[in-house]
Parts: sequence; structure tokens; C-alpha cells
Amino acid sequence: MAEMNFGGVVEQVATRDEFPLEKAREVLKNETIAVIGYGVQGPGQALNLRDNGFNVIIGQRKGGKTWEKAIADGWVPGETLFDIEEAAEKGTIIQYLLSDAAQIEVWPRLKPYLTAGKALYFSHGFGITYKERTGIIPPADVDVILVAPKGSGTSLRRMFLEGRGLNSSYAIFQDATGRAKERVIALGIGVGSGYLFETDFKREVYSDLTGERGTLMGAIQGILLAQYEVLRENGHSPSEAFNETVEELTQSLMPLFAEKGMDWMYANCSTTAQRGALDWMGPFHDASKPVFEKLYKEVACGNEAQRSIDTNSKPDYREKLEEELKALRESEMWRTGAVVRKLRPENN
Ligand SMILES: NC(=O)c1ccc[n+]([C@@H]2O[C@H](COP(=O)([O-])OP(=O)(O)OC[C@H]3O[C@@H](n4cnc5c(N)ncnc54)[C@H](O)[C@@H]3O)[C@@H](O)[C@H]2O)c1
Ligand SMILES: CC(C)(O)[C@@H](O)C(=O)O
Ligand SMILES: [Mg+2]
Ligand SMILES: [Mg+2]
Repeated sequence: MAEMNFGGVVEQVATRDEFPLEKAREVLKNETIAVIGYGVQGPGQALNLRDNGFNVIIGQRKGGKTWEKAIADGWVPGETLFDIEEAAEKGTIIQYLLSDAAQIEVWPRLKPYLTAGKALYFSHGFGITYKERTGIIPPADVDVILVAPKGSGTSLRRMFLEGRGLNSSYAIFQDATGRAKERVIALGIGVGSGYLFETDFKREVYSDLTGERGTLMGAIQGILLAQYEVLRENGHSPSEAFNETVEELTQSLMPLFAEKGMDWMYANCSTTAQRGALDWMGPFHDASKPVFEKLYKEVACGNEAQRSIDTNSKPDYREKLEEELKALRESEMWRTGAVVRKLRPENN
């Protein structure tokens, strides 16, 4: 573990320097990693683990779309691809990567296979933290661990293939074997993380639910749309409104502040822009902070979890989500985006 100073606060971080891939392979050499679920995180983690030389099998509902996807990715029925129960029986580490709602439904069928000494692995603190709502209460004689990649499973895989990797947080809820720590760090390195930030299940789920509802997904669409609408209502064309709201952000300015911070991005814009941004960041902060405070409270009291469980447990939840995504896709702003993306010079 390395002690690292983050803006004046010291935290523990696991690194590849002290825990290289060879060590991870040694730690897990006698384990069978059963990845249950092949949606978004399942393929990302399973393929990275396989490419990194670990012994991985997949557990999936037979016959569905993702069963076919697993076969297309090279998993072989009866050898490395099984139904959920069979994979859970064979696995010594069970990576529970069904959707959070499906984890509740499948739990009674999975639990009998969690025999002494196995490890139950999550990529979210949801099931354990909200156990009164999920009913997910693991047996006392298994390790219960978490590696939560800080990004989409699609990015986890893409960045691995680019030779980069995506960092994760990790946590231990239950150490029954005395090996929980080496198991969890080895798995984190195995799925392609370079650094692993220490957390616990509750802090992981509270921060993750806040982040995705907030700046990462919910707030970003809300604020982009608000500006786009104001520009359109004041007579600006769709392309002008989109370029000034989204395209410049993602293509020009976001990469700059990702690389060297917000002040550096500001410093690479005009003094006119800097003056205005420095003056207006305060009002935007003050307007949005109460919304973030309300959001955090809704997460911490369990309302957000319950809403997600209730809606995503319905048989037609996928169709309903797709309807809402279709409405986003077909909104003027994102139809404009589809055209603007094609006009990126590199696409010509
Ligand atoms: N999506 C991400 O990139 C991401 C990122 C970090 C953490 N996570 C966490 O990882 C876990 C998996 O998330 P995901 O987004 O990959 O899940 P997902 O929604 O893509 O679903 C995963 C799998 O669950 C299967 N499934 C759904 N309902 C089922 C049911 N009733 N019975 C059997 N199988 C069923 C699906 O077919 C799919 O193969 C969750 O805990 C999530 O919070 C996800
Ligand atoms: C990729 C995210 C948003 O970070 C993840 O938390 C999820 O739930 O998909
Ligand atoms: Mg999440
Ligand atoms: Mg997340």
C-alpha cells in the first residue's frame, strides 16, 4: 500500500508497483473466477482477466442476447460458459455482475453455492449496503469484497486494449479466510486497474449513486440542455447552439482540463473567457449545490436505491429505459449532435 497525499488528505492506495500482475496471477493461481452476468461490466472484467492469464468462466442465462454475445467473445458452452448455477458451483470467486435489481432476484439461487472459503465479489456497494431492501446477506464463512471500476465496462475494456487501464476503488466487507485483501487487490489488478483506492461498501455506493445522478450523467445532460435551450430560444441555430454547448466542451476543453486541471484549461482560453468564467462559476455553483445536497440525502436514506429496485425489477424495464433513451436521442439537441459528430475533420 502506498500513502498518497490528495490535496492535503493522506489516503491508502494499492499500486501495480507493490502488486504487479505476476503477483496477482500467483495469488489467484488456484482460483476459478466465475463472472455472473455478461451485460456491461461482465464482458469488460471477464475479457481483461482472461487476457491477463486468469482462469475465468462465465455464468449467464441460457439463450438470451448476452449468451450469444459471450459465445461471440470466445467463451465456449460447457467449457467456459455455463448457466448461472453451474458457474457458481464451479467458481471459487463469484463475481456478481448482474444488474443490481437482478442480483436481488437471483440471490436465493446463488446463495447455496457460496460454500466456505469462496469469495463473493461485487462491483458496487448496492446489494450489501441496502441489505434490508435487497435481502443480500452472505454466509459468514465467505470473503465479501468489492472492486468498482470508475467508469463504464466498455471503457474498462477499450482502455485495456489501448494499453492504458482504468482505476477502481476496492473494499472488504467480510474477511472470512484471511485472504480477502490479497484476493481483492489481485482481482483489481487483474481487471486492468493500475491503482486501487481504498473505500468501504457504503461510501462506494453513496458516492457512485451521487456521481452518476450528478455531474457524470444526470446533471451534465440537465445543464447542457438548459444552455442549448436558452441559445435556441434567442434565435441561435441548432449547430451554433450545439457547438457552443457540447462539441467544444468534449472535443477541445474537456481534454485540456483532464490533462492539467481547470486553471490550465482556463489559461488556454482568452482573457475575456477567463474573466467571464471566473465570475460565473460562483452563481452556477450556488444554484446547483442545493440540488446536489438533496440528491445526496435521497441516496443516503435509500430512496434512490428503492426507486431503482422498483423500476428495474419490472419485466419491461429494458423497453421503458430504451423509450426514454430514444426520446433523448431524438431530441433536437442530440439529433444536431449526430450531424455535428460526422463533421469532425478526422471523420472526413
Ligand atoms: N455498467 C457499468 O459500466 C458499471 C460500472 C461500474 C459498476 N457497475 C456495477 O456492476 C454490476 C453489473 O452492472 P452492469 O451494468 O454490467 O449490468 P447490466 O444491466 O448490463 O446486466 C448484467 C447482466 O444481468 C443479466 N440479467 C438481468 N436481469 C437478469 C435476471 N433477472 N436474471 C438473470 N440475469 C439477468 C443481463 O442479461 C446481463 O447479462 C452492477 O452492480 C453495477 O452497479 C456497472
Ligand atoms: C459507469 C458508472 C456511471 O460509473 C457506473 O457507476 C454505472 O452505474 O454504470
Ligand atoms: Mg453506478
Ligand atoms: Mg460509477
